[in-house]
Amino acid sequence: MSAVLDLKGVTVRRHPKTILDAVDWQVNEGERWVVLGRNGAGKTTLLQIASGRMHPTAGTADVLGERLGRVDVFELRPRVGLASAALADRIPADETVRDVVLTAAYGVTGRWREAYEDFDTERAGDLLAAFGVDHLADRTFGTLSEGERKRTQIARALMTDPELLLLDEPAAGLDLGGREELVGALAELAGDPASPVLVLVTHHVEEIPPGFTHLLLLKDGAVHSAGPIREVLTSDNLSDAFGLPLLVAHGGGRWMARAARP
Ligand SMILES: Nc1ncnc2c1ncn2[C@@H]1O[C@H](COP(=O)(O)OP(=O)(O)OP(=O)(O)O)[C@@H](O)[C@H]1O
Repeated sequence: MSAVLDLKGVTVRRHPKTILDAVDWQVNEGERWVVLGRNGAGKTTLLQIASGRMHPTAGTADVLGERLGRVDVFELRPRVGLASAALADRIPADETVRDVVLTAAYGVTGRWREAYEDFDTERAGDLLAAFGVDHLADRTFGTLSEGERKRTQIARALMTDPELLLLDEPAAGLDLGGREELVGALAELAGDPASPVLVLVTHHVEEIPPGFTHLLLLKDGAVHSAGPIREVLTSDNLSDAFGLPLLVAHGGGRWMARAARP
């Protein structure tokens, strides 16, 4: 069986900068990955490649067994769910929450005259319920709190029943309660064998939900370290990748990091 993601020597250059530098990364069925790195490390660019929205300048990227550059990306993209702030900005504020999820079935962000199948409407309802926002289905997206928006976006990203789900900083801007609710929802998703392969980008180890299995640590566009999370998420690796002395702790299925003090 081929890998879900297979990146070899993936390099992205935007003159004069090398944003991704010879990244090798393989993601397999059943894995739940966290991508961690400081601001500007290349995390969002990596997700752009993984979602078929950007091609590498050099190297090869195979997504769901299809080589970028050879595959029709419009056929590939519905197989990959993506939730990001940039995509959320394109959702019209007056769209109902139900339609935000439903329109993903057609790959659009605003409802016009599409006729939806009962099956699609039912699935949208189920996904809203799974993320605890079904009671908001008739509200407009613009009236939601940040936490409710994030959960709606993830429900939307799952609407096409993707084989791979990419989440770019889903907890950014959430208060403590909102973060914990989201972490709980993502832990459930991670624990469900029927879920797609998951890749979660974050800056904060506290946002890693229980059930995530692997970690890719990026530094200056290159892979610092990658592998099973318990092996890679060490004080030494995190300190090196973030450029300051850090102490990492693990307890109750969660991770914590703080500055190491003499
Ligand atoms: N089109 C572009 N042209 C030039 N530089 C770019 C371009 N796109 C991204 N960059 C730069 O590449 C670097 C990596 O960007 P990217 O958004 O992938 O990082 P990130 O790890 O997601 O950052 P953050 O954590 O701040 O969101 C940044 O320094 C960014 O300014």
